[in-house]
Amino acid sequence: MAQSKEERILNFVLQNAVRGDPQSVVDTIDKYCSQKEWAMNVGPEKGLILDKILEETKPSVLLELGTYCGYSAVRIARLLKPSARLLTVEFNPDFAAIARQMIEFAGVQDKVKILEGPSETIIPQLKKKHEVDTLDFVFLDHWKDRYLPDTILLLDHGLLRKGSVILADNVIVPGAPEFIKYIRNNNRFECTNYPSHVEYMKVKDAMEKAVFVG
Ligand SMILES: O=c1[nH]cnc2c(O)c(F)c(-c3ccc(F)cc3)cc12
Ligand SMILES: [Mg+2]
Repeated sequence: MAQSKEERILNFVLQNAVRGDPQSVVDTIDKYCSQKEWAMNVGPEKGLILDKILEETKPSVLLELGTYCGYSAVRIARLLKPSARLLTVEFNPDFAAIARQMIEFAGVQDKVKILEGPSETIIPQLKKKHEVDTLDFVFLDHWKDRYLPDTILLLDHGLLRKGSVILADNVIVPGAPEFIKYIRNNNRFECTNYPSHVEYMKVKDAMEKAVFVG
């Protein structure tokens, strides 16, 4: 069976990165995806914005929607304090299998738990099944049409507290106009836009930070 692009990315990491070194895993994925095959990782430019917001927020309980190959899960986990935990949701079982291996190779498996399935099913289970009280940080990087309904699910299930940070990738390309319209007009959120570019491209993109004011 022909290898998938995601398998090629994983194999390149297994052969070229340093086991147990998350930074080398991040750098090796970026090298492959900038030089050989484009892939929808948040990438180095938007990744630095993610890093900065994480270092400002210092979150303990995090949720990521859209694991893909595990690039941002490794990038996030490398900055977390030892007791912090990242739950990352991936709908595609093939991507989840790749990400599991990527996360283990990077040595961050103790901080990261992959939840396989649709976000709309998993979010309502977070409190009772995954022992979440509230979320300190949410990274939206899955499907643009789910950004708004999943944000509303987070609110409806009492998963946000005063100061919870939602960071959304791709608010220009592919774009999440309904999410942006809602979140910027909702006085329970304080929004900041971070202009950037689509990963590994010169095309303009941006991330949006929305802080829940309670
Ligand atoms: O579907 C996506 N989920 C999560 N993140 C994405 C992303 O960062 C992209 F750049 C893109 C993207 C795909 C094709 C393009 F031409 C431009 C951006 C898609 C996604
Ligand atoms: Mg993205």
